[in-house]
Amino acid sequence: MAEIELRHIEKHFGPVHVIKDVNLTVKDKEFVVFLGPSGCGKTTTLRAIAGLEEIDSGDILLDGKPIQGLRAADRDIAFVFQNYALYPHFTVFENLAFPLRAVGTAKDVVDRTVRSVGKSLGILHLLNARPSALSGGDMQRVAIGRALVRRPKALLLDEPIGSLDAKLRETMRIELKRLHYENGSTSIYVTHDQVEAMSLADRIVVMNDGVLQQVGTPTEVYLYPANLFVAQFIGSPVMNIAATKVSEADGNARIALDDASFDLPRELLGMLEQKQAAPDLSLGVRPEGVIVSRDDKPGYRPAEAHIIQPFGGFDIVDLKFGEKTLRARTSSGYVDKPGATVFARIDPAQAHFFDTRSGASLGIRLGN
Ligand SMILES: Nc1ncnc2c1ncn2[C@@H]1O[C@H](COP(=O)(O)OP(=O)(O)OP(=O)(O)O)[C@@H](O)[C@H]1O
Repeated sequence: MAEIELRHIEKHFGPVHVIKDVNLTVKDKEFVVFLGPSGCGKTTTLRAIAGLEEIDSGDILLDGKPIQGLRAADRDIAFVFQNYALYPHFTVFENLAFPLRAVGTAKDVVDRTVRSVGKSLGILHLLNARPSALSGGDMQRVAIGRALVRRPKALLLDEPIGSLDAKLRETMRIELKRLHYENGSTSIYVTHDQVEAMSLADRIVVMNDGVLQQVGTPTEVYLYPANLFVAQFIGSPVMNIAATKVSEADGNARIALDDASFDLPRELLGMLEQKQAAPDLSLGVRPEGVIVSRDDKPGYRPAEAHIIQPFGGFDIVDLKFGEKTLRARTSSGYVDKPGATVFARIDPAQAHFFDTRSGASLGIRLGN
């Protein structure tokens, strides 16, 4: 059992307010990813949990007991750094054995545990090598192994694969997922890479400027972003966002984006009224929510195709509705060349509405 709870955590570095009233419960065996731009406070929060950084106020609890008074070494929490932090003069075996030997573990138990962890990480053949002879991926495997040998209550990982090349990052991501599946230790993982976050996390904690913006499963944060920041931080290419005015026209809710307009179901009007929506509204729609047709159909608006980015399995096409550009996702080659006239509509089920001033989602969900 290892549940981590953060209650009203605050932290300043001099005048800089780095963590602002952070509250979070990471459940036993859960894999939680802190995701956010550089400097948003992810690492500081992680280091505070490990005991590597003091907090100004608040409580950090492990299985219900406050631990902020304990030294890092006494918290039973392991930390994996981006730069591996291996002992260069030790072999891989000695690096893996170090945390066990430090607490006087019997030699046969050390041997058995190191071999078992080495096997699960695929580094048994490297046990006699020194870190300088290893690839980046293998060094990080050793660093993760060293964190796991003492079976800590929780595992904290700070951008552990951030310095590896893209292909190796993908391999390591899958290995980390498998390791967590097999070991099930409560894990918190810091990254600014949304693909890593989406693929690894049971829940993602999106942070910005020291504030938790949203906590949810990868699907929840993608489909139901809580605010404009999350909407634009998650998803690639980014969600289209445009200031909009909504009015009633021809029995529909008509949304105007500069000189373009689209019709959505009438029920939107009632929903906006019920939410007492502010006049400054923003529409958000991901590229896959902009439905493109080569033929003119009822409810579709003419557009001129502009930039086309082929991604192999699909294309991302910039569509110009007068001055307004919306990015759409189409099947590969569907729009044959820039300058072509096509027709498009917005899928109501994929339309998001935000209060432009506060950035908060209005939580409106329309049917198809
Ligand atoms: N020891 C320190 N002294 C002063 N300021 C610090 C210290 N450590 C971090 N900061 C500042 O605190 C803020 C948050 O840093 P933190 O490293 O937690 O962010 P992060 O989200 O992990 O970013 P990154 O991905 O770049 O590491 C930044 O403005 C950073 O410059």
